[in-house]
Amino acid sequence: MKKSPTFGQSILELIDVLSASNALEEQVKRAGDAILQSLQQGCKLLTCGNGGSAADALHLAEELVGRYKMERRGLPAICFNADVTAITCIGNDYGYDHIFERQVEALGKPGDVLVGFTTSGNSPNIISAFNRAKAAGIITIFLGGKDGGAAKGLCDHEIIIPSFTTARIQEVHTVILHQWLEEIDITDWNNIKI
Ligand SMILES: O=C(CO)[C@@H](O)[C@H](O)[C@H](O)[C@H](O)COP(=O)(O)O
Ligand SMILES: [Zn+2]
Repeated sequence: MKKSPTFGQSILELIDVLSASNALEEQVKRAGDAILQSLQQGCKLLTCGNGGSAADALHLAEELVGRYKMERRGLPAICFNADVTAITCIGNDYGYDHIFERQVEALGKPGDVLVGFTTSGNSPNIISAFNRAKAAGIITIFLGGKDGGAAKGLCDHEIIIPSFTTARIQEVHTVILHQWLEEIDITDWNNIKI
């Protein structure tokens, strides 16, 4: 009979993945700086993901438009998996692989940043969004895991969590997006004209 991991085993696995992810500090910082710089220039953040990663993509965008910890102005971010009407139209008329790419085309501007969350690196709708963004002068950040999949080497920034467990990868992605918010929060947005 198959046995699921205990809570304690999952916690220990997460601790191991978190410790190994410490080696990604430089990549995390560089990607966070790219987001901060883009926002300071009056550009916006775009995010997308599937399944649990759709929730992560929503989480990151929400904390810019809404808030993280500190009082500051709302910042521009759009999560492409939030708009059910766009997703169902594009999915129905062009196919699921295009649901994010089309929104990049419609809403993205040069200088914006696209963060694509895909634990496998193999979701075709994220790959096509990255390709469209690159062609449009949008900075691309790949938040991935496992062996990086098809997205490996495609983006301006890539952060590949050293784990083959989807859930653990997603959990570390949450730590990273909160880390990015730390820098964004302490920026003095009142003196930046956006
Ligand atoms: O949340 C989970 C697993 O933790 C699932 O919903 C998972 O996100 C889905 O299977 C996704 O379709 C996986 O896509 P991806 O991370 O490989 O791009
Ligand atoms: Zn999940």
